[in-house]
Amino acid sequence: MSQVPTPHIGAPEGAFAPTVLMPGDPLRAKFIAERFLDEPQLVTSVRGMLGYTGVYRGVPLSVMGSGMGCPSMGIYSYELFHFYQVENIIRIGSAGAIHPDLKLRDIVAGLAVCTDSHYSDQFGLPGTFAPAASYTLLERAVTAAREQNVELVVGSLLCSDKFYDDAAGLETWRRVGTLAVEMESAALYANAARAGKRALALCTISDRPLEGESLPSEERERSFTQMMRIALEAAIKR
Ligand SMILES: O=P(O)(O)O[C@H]1O[C@H](CO)[C@@H](O)[C@H]1O
Ligand SMILES: O=c1cc[nH]c(=O)[nH]1
Repeated sequence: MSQVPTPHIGAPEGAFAPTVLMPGDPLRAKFIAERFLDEPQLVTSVRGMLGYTGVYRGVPLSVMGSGMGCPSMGIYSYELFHFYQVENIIRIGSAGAIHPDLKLRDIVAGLAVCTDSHYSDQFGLPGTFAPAASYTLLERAVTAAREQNVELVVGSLLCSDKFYDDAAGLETWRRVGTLAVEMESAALYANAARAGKRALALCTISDRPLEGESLPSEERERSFTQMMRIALEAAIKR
């Protein structure tokens, strides 16, 4: 059992709210904290992985970067769930579209996750672990999106260990209806399941790798803001 502060999160006991929003990018965490939270306090910056706690519509809420990939998400979400009493983590990431109907800036929710990651091998299960979202958080996000008149596409994500991939096989994943590729949801869902906690991955489509399209950086903020608002409202629903 690790003590707080943990090796990777330099924050004291009680530094995090029960719900944490987690973008991959720590600077996106800073943006959300400064733009949406009242009285945001920087609670950790170990390795530059910024984490903040503040208040959203009267409810304590935290936001912290996860870094890129399952190993990084695995470390931070484990420490948050097990040592900082965090109950809910909502990832707010970017993703590459696999499904042909998805457009740049669309927002997807990962009901289930297909993966090439071996993160959940550690459980030693006599079969295949199926990473899945918390239905409670998913329902709250779907409701929040509906209230905001924003379409939220719900389905399966591909969580890959590779951004640059010699044999990505995205066309093959397209055949089985996979929505989009990102890199952290499998570890997040596995850690939540093992800890008996809740997790959800929301992603904004930033690329269409099969079509060679990519969202210009100056346009990313607006569509990411839409996803942030869905996550923020979902986080405070009861
Ligand atoms: O925008 P974030 O949340 O980092 O998510 C996606 O972007 C990174 C790759 O560019 C990976 O972390 C991937 O999952
Ligand atoms: O993992 C990712 C994230 C964004 N865009 C991609 O193509 N892949």
